[in-house]
Amino acid sequence: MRVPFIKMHGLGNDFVVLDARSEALPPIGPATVAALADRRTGIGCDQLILLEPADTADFRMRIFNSDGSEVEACGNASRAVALLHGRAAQVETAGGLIAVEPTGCGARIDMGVPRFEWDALPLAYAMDTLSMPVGWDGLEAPAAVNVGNPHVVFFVPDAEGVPLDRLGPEIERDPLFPERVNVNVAQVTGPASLHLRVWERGAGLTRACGTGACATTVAAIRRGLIEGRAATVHLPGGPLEIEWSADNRVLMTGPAAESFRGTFDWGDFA
Ligand SMILES: N[C@H](CCC[C@H](N)C(=O)O)C(=O)O
Repeated sequence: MRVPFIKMHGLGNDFVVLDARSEALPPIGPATVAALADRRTGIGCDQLILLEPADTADFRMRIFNSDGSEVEACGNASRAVALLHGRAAQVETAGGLIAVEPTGCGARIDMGVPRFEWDALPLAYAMDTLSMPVGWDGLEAPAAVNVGNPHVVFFVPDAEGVPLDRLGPEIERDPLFPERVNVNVAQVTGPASLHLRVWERGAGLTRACGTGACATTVAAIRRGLIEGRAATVHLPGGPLEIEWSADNRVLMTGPAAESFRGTFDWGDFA
């Protein structure tokens, strides 16, 4: 069975998008996702995005990390899908309803209300999530924010100096995080600018993480590390504009692009 796909990215965080809104696809399992995502033998991507019809929104977006895990939110993919859809839409995700609006070269996304309660993150036990009494080999006292998906945020003097390829997987899989966690290392670089690197749950180091930029900006504002309620977050793949609005919603604006389209034989990967 030949299946069409669209390869897209947001600041280099890349996606294989399967659009099943008008024609259903066979069920997707973790093995199928991992095979498609494999950059050596598959099409290759950080996340696989599946669009489906929805009852209570314009459509549903399902998000699968390259390790096959299905997760609740993906900021960069939300912008890519907004561009693909071509007009404003309400999108149902496992992390809740988001609002997407294409702009000239990307999109503006309302990611919804951030959560800070330890059991909403979730954490394995009660803890202050503004400055957690934990540490891993020099990374200390992070903040934790759920923006549909779980993030832990470390503020450091030199983000590039952190061995995130070693500490990321260790923290991602720590028993403190029952659903694992996205690991953010951020450096304040100005009154409204942050430099961010992310070890993504289920995907590893990526060029950009939209939800990571959202979580990090909210954590920086909660900590009083930046002025006002908006920041430019500089990721390896480029900048995102994040605002935590006065009515408690996290808004993300940034680029997205289509790379190419193609088809693959479902039987090769199922
Ligand atoms: N790895 C994330 C999903 C993708 C998030 C990232 N690609 C983004 O743009 O938000 C998670 O497991 O929650």
